[in-house]
Amino acid sequence: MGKVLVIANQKGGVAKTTTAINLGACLASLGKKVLIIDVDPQGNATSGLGINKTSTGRCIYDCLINGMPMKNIILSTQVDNLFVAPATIQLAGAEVELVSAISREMKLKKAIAPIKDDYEYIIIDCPPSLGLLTLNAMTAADSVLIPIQCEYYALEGLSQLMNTIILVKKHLNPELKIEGTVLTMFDARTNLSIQVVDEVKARPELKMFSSIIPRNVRLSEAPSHGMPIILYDPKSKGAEQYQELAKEVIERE
Ligand SMILES: Nc1ncnc2c1ncn2[C@@H]1O[C@H](COP(=O)(O)OP(=O)(O)OP(=O)(O)O)[C@@H](O)[C@H]1O
Repeated sequence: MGKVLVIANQKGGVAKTTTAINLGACLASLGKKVLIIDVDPQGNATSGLGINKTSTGRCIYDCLINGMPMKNIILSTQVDNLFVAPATIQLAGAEVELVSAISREMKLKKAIAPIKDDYEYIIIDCPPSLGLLTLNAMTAADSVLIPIQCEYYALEGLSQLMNTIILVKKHLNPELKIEGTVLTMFDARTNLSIQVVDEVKARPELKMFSSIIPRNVRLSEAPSHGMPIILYDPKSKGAEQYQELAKEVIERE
């Protein structure tokens, strides 16, 4: 059975997309068959995997709004075993169009069902909001992986995220679990980073991963080359830690 992981945090710029791309690529490099579903209208997971989001044509919008089978939009990537269901700017309309749809929170779950067992991991990259696209992702998922950036107010908004997870469990997806929390953009030279690690560690319900992603310029350069870090700079600290994270995710099964 494929496992569906949603990368969610309504805070912007905490490394959701960076984590989706690089965790996905590292799982694929460990021999797992992985699909990344881009549910963020910004389409950064799509372009970060080397796909031109202005010319790709079909995208996840067609599955959510027009009922197109997911298999019709899936593309291969430069990494063996790693596939992507792309997003284009067209997806921005879905948030509004879904409002009046029947079973509007269930669209993604229905789209994933026929292909769920074709992959060992399905990773969903969410937009920075708790709107209908994120609700669809949480409804379709087995568990939530939360990236937290090591910065001021890192945990601000977390209670809103946890409340949303509780509501989704109650009304839409009773089996939803917290997969874990990954700390990102860690800078060992600052007390602030160390403080954020301690705060997250002190909350066992967040299930902090022991792999911590360092602030690493190579990670921020890789998407403009359309590559995950294991292709762009496999020896970088960022690549090392995302590989460790992938191993931890597999071990937590
Ligand atoms: N470990 C890191 N070191 C350095 N830069 C990073 C790291 N992780 C992410 N970044 C950079 O930080 C920015 C935000 O990351 P990313 O786009 O992954 O966040 P996001 O949570 O998906 O954003 P959004 O909320 O807009 O969807 C990007 O420019 C990315 O390249």
